Amino acid sequence: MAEQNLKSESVDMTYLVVDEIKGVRGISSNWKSIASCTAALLVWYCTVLLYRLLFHPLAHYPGRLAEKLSDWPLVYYCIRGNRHLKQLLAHEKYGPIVRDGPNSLSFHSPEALKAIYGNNAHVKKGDWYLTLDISAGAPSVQMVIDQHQHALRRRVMSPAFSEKALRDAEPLINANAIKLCARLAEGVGCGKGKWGSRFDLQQWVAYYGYDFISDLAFGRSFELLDHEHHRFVPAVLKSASQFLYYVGYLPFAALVRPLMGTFVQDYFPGQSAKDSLKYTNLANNRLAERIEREKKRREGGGGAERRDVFHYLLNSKDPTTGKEFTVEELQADTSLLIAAGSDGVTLAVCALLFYGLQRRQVLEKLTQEIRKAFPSSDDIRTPRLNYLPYLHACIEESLRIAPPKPGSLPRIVLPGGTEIEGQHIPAGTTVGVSHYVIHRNADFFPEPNVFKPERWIVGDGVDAEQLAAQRRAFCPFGIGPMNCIGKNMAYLATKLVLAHLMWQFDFRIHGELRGGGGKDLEDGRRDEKEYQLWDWIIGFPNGPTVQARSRV
Ligand code: HEM
Repeated sequence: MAEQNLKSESVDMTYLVVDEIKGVRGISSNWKSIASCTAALLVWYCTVLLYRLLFHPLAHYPGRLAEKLSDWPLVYYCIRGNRHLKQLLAHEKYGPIVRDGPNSLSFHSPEALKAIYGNNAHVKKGDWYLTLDISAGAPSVQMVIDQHQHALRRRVMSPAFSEKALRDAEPLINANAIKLCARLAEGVGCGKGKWGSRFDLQQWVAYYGYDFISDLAFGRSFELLDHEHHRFVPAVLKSASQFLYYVGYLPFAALVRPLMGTFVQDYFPGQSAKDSLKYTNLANNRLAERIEREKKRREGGGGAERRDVFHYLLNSKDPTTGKEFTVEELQADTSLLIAAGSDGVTLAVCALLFYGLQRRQVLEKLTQEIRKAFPSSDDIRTPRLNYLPYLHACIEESLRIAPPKPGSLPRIVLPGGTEIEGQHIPAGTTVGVSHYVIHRNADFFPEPNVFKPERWIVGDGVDAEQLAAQRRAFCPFGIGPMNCIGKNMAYLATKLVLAHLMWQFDFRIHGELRGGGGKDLEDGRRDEKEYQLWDWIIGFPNGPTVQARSRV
């Protein structure tokens, strides 16, 4: 019996050992499969890298090794906000044509600008634009990639930016500029003849930027100049911009795109993804309110017709096709207007003050011109405002040195390829000109890092030919059929607010100016006298911090 028990125990043991060996073999064969898959992937990836480096059609163009091999450096720059600096440093090192991605080339000349963005450019917008769909439902005009569809959409939009619309918008924008001055006088204590406390000019001008543009887009401003509780908006838009910038360049962006604007975005890493959704909801709610008000007005229950941008969008109709905006398109376009309109104007004003405060003669000349042109602040209006040459030159110089869209706007070469700067560029290549880089091309802008409004005025060392050459390299609003439709509105809003600020206040640096570079910062950010931008689709600055004194 004992012998039988012993036998059956030893049989069980044998099975156990066999099972264990099988298990181990199973595990080791799993490991083998993983190892062979990894090895195959590695071989594949090395082959891709080798191809990109040695055999790719762009292999002979110079550039940084990491950028030739992979798109990840671009994603990293977009996260850090230093893409414009990296592009500038690359052009300084490698010359006029730089390979800044495995399949991407960067240029910095007016010829390239025209070939890539001009009317007859043989390119289309890059897929990066598809991720800008923050309002989900319909693409905004900026996202429409097909050229014919884009032209159609723009035609329907254009009455909102016509001469007449601009005239109608002026009193609305003006009221916001006046409000900014009143709030500054109260808020930071710069009453008559008295220097107030130091304040962040960028923050206050941004309140104006968001208020005037939301006033035009929704018929009711975000009221940042009035209330504390709406002042989260600029930060939300900044982080949304940061998020949307890099997501569009992810090598797997096509997989992420369908999730944009859905609840899944809430689970994307980081606060910026959530903020992006928060902004979308805010803009959509304001739009719904505006549509409701317009409906009531049409039914006879509302007040007088308000001729803001939204009014024009709502009543626009394409003359040939009869196409009108759908609610979703309105949603997308008003969201775009807020994003496109507010921060650009803020940056133009703040960069001017940052440099002007360091070159007092610039600020004094500008102040004199404005105060002489308008005996009282009630007189500040067009057309007089459009005939102040120094004001215009200062704004041009500000847009040159700190372009609100500093990075490249990506374009993809169409089948058949195209010629850029005498080079045949194959179909499918991403091409672009960074506004920041071309605006610092010393061939067109001597002493490019110096803020010199005089370079925009013929005489004083600049002749008409030089000015014309310079103008060809100047593109803060983009060029061609997909350029900024709000350009004239932007000039108007910038001029109005500058005229009011300079008319009413004296400005000075008191303590640290803020906004410039620092010795401990990265390459390209070391100059303390240079206004720093963080490129997250729009260039975001930090400062300046100033003191003001009202003269009335
Ligand atoms: C200084 C201020 C501004 C600058 C430098 C600027 C610059 C630009 C640039 C470079 C583009 C082309 C973007 C691209 O292709 O990706 C653009 C597009 C656009 N901008 Fe502006 N912008 C400014 C202000 C405004 C304002 C105030 C508005 C509206 C009132 C506006 C509305 C638009 C719209 C709707 C588009 C899209 C146009 C299209 O795709 O056809 N912008 N802007």
